[in-house]
Amino acid sequence: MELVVSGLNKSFNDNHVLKDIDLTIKSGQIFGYLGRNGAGKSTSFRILMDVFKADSGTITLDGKPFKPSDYKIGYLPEERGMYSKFKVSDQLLYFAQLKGATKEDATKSMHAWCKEFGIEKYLNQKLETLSKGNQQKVQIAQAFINEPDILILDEPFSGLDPVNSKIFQDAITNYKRDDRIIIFSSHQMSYVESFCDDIALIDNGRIVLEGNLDEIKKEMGKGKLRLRFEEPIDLKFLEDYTYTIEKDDVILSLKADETKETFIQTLLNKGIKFSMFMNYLPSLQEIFIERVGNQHETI
Ligand SMILES: Nc1ncnc2c1ncn2[C@@H]1O[C@H](COP(=O)(O)OP(=O)(O)OP(=O)(O)O)[C@@H](O)[C@H]1O
Repeated sequence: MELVVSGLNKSFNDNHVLKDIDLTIKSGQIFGYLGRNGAGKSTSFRILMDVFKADSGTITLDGKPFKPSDYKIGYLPEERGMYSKFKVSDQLLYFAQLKGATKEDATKSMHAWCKEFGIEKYLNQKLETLSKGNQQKVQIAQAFINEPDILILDEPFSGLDPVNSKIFQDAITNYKRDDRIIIFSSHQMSYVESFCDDIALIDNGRIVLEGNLDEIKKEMGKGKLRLRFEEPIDLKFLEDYTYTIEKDDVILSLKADETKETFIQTLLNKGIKFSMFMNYLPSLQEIFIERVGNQHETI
């Protein structure tokens, strides 16, 4: 499957929130939709889910206009949307049946996902009596229930501790299949980095970067090396280079006419001893900061 968003625009009064958004989201992959607070991620999802109408643009699935009601969709909205006063099992069964499951299938699926997320023991409790993290896991189970073909998760990691985040990352990874589309938004780069295939970075309503994460990293690391010297060393010999220091490593940009082999040869000729050198690959956090702003506001 291929979900294609073209030229999407959305304004709230004079606030132009989405500006000519183009995205291609393929099945069989995990697609990370990343951006700072207020960048436009949830608004994009709400348009996908038909909660809001776009002012212009199209959304197609395999070339045909996309109508969410035609597909089995699991959606974890940012505002969550389950009822705190109702019993967990009643709500999960209700959501599963809304997505077209029979009561029997809904019950099976509910038990399977609640077991996966370790929340089976809360099925008979009201949602409001659970801890915040467990409430979050119930909300996540709601999205997975009835095994949707398209899974859309808005900030799924918020409120989860590292152990539960890992359980959930594994669940997303295991859910990946050629006939399923998985999209999630986040501004928590460390969670995204480990299991995302394609990403899009939205900044102030515009897509500023899109593609395969590994390829983006290779491209952005081109012409850069990570070096570690055997012992503390005066870096004066690098004065003609642009470099930064990261803990014990030097991240250095090669000159235009230089290859890593010629650079290393130059070091060897000078008798400089180093314990490690490798092609530099930026972290997603670094890519994010370079493209859309400063660290403090993204974590
Ligand atoms: N219903 C609405 N009415 C008016 N403005 C809205 C509405 N929903 C969103 N906005 C505005 O749209 C912009 C984008 O918001 P959105 O929630 O899409 O961002 P986001 O990337 O999901 O942010 P966050 O990471 O903080 O959840 C913001 O300026 C927000 O105030």
